[in-house]
Amino acid sequence: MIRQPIVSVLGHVDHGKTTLLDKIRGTSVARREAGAITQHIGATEVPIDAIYKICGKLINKKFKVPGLLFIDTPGHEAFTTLRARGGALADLAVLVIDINEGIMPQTVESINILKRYKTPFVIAANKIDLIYGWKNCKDEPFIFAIQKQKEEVQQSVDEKIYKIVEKLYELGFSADRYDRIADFTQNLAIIPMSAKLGIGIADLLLVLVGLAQRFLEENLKTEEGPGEGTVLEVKEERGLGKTIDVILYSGTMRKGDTIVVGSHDEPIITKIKAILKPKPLDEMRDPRDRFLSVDEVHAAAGIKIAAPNLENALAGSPVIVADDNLEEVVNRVRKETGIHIETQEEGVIIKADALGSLEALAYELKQEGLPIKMADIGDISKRDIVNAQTIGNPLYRVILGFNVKILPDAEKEASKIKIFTNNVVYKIIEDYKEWMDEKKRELEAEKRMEITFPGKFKILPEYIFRLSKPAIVGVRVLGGRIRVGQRILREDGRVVGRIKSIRSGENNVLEAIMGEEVAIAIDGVTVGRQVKAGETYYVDIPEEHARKLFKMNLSYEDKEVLDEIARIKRKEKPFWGL
Ligand SMILES: Nc1nc2c(ncn2[C@@H]2O[C@H](COP(=O)(O)OP(=O)(O)OP(=O)(O)O)[C@@H](O)[C@H]2O)c(=O)[nH]1
Repeated sequence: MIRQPIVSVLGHVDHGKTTLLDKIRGTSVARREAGAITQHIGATEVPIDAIYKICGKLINKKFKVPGLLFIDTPGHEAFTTLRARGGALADLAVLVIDINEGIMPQTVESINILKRYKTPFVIAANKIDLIYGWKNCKDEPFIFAIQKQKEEVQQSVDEKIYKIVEKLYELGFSADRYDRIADFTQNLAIIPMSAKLGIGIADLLLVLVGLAQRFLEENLKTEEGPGEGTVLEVKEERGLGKTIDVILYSGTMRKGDTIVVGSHDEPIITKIKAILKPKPLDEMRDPRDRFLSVDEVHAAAGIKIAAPNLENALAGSPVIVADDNLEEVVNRVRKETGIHIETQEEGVIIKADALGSLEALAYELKQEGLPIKMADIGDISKRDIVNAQTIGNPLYRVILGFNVKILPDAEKEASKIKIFTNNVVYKIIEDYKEWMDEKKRELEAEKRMEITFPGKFKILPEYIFRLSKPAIVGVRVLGGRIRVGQRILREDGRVVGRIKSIRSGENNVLEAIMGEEVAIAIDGVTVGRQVKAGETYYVDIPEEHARKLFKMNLSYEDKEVLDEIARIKRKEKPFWGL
């Protein structure tokens, strides 16, 4: 026996994942005739008879694959969360690309994930109906609809496809329009479609069953035996308590079976109280009465399991039936729920909602060469923030959260460090990198503050406020900057006085930069003796600082002032600063 392949839908935001799934679901959910589409928990099954019906003339042979099971939750976050035996739960994936927009950042991210999990996939080049001049052709297969289009429209479709083909080539794939592919092992199939109008749905289903039949037959052989599944979601249900929505991908699960479920802590060992499926729409008299209880279920299926002690069950973790091998199963679940992410002494803290998403984030960070200090599942807590505060390198003093919230008690502490959360990995990394650049600039600036920077100023004769103790004079900064605490260098090389304070308008400030006119108080000088009105002075730079400044990337003006200071200094010490 072969089971239905499990199919996931991924793609960039707004490219049409939900619309595609809705279309597939909507095609005949309401009709309960033979071969109609059936609703599972968290999944939609398109039985092979329904596919024959939808494809009509498009199919001229029989398949062994009994149908396709589409996971209802689209997006690559869901894909990475849904794992089986450490790999991807989905046997196949549909990558949706808006044909008019082409490959976007999340498309690339999805491709990387699919590559990493070695999941075969096809491309749904969606929204062809938006191509200028496209004639409706609702619910028709693409290959028939395209023949009804004008020559220019056909050309337009191909041009857009070739843009995608070129990009995919850069990403390491050879791709083509599906009806021009002879060898599906060598080429990635592109199915042009309109999820909205139902165009190309038939072609997509056909390519998917074809691929499954040809390349996955071995993987799809159902092992008769204890059921194995993946937790999609942990949900509270009225009258049932905490339940788990599960995709069963192997074997059989029965009411009364002992199951082992992954959790944050030790695996949960419990007994199945009820296996629930959605009630067909026309049998649902009371909307609260949504489920149908069954005694057993075979892979592949989407089911809800009610059992005691599921409070700590973890989305994305395994659910395995155990009989006399309980210990072995517990060990396996523990191992598959464990976090295996490489961490370093110095790095960032990452959090995610599930193991798969945590690994996806870790993977992308590794690609970027960014180290991880700690990786964990769950919302961002106060403890995470305390941990982040101990990170030495200020550039890594951050928490990156994928699909998680900041817990209320952490919210109060959140301002102490930087937190980036998003449900798109590339956004988290992009935002973090942007912040990092800014932070680097800030740190550079701070570092500059510690070094005495070149500065040049002139005492304005019309603003002599006090002659001494301290002398208070108005100055114009002619170049670089002057700072409180700096000593004053005269053109003859003598160092006199010390800037005690700087006043700009009504405010005391720490420094003044080129172009500013400020009043400064100078200790240890008397105007008319050590310093004179109308004369130009410099900041005295310690030689050690000058050496560093010569190596820094200074602005042209700063460099010029530094050179002037060096010239003064070198009259006495020819190699000053070198
Ligand atoms: N014209 C046209 N619009 C489409 C098609 N498919 C989807 N759309 C529209 O595109 C928008 C986004 O579609 P969704 O299905 O929500 O996209 P999604 O990829 O699921 O988006 P997220 O869930 O936000 O990631 C909606 O306004 C859809 O109506 C299509 O084939 N043709």
